[in-house]
Amino acid sequence: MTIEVSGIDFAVEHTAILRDVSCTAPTGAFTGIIGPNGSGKSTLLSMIMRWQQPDSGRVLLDGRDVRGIGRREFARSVAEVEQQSTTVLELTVEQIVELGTIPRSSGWGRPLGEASTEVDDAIEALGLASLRRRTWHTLSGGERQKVQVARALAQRPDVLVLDEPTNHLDVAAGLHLLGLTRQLGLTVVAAIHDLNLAAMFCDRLVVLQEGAVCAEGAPTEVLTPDLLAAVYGIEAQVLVHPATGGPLVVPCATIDAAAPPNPNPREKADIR
Ligand SMILES: Nc1ncnc2c1ncn2[C@@H]1O[C@H](COP(=O)(O)OP(=O)(O)OP(=O)(O)O)[C@@H](O)[C@H]1O
Repeated sequence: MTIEVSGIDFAVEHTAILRDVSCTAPTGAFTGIIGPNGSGKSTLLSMIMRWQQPDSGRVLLDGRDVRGIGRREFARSVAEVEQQSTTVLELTVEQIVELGTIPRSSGWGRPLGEASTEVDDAIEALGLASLRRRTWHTLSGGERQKVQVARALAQRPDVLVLDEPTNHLDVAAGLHLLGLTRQLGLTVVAAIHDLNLAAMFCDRLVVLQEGAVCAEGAPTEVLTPDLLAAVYGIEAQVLVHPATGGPLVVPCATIDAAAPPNPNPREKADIR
């Protein structure tokens, strides 16, 4: 399924949050949304998920305006992992993952706790078997993040919308999670802060700056020293990643004159 964002404007109390945002997440591709803090990434994802309505413009799912799609049908197609997911109920890992199966179950569905391959597969994929009976409040930040991803996968969606999916995850867990989601072949839209993870896993990047799209394309096209200077205000080297052949961003210093100087300028000179 393809997501097309077309000319979205959104303001809060006369402050523009998104400005004429248009971009596409093609079917089966991993599209990363990058940009500095406050540039509008989460707000854009919330428009795709219909949590907020744009003042103008549309989000299309395979050509259909998402506002015209019923809740259940939408939930069968699109799953989301929010930046700071939480649960008010004291559920176990297994029960939370099982919540993901509700949109696809008929009638009232199975009683919670009954065997389900979607749940087993998702728990297995995220390496959560040993935590299956643990309750939410006992989990670490990274474990909670994995549980929310497992819940989204148990939904068996065509589209996965992820807001900072590697938040709280250690380096191995982050690589595993993005590798796993990529391998599933879903349409993925993910807001990602780590530019090197974005470069490794995304087919395309959409760059937001102050609520507007300032670049869109393959990581090699988008992640240039000039763009990093203009958007993030950093001086960076962009090398060739030895394993992937894609871009490898090495931040060297902030350009802001008021910022503290580079703590180790010799190291910068050693970068080739
Ligand atoms: N309801 C709101 N009222 C006022 N301002 C808002 C509201 N929602 C978002 N904003 C502002 O809109 C801007 C974009 O927020 P958003 O959360 O989309 O940014 P982001 O790119 O996801 O940031 P981060 O990388 O820090 O998570 C921010 O300046 C934020 O303060």
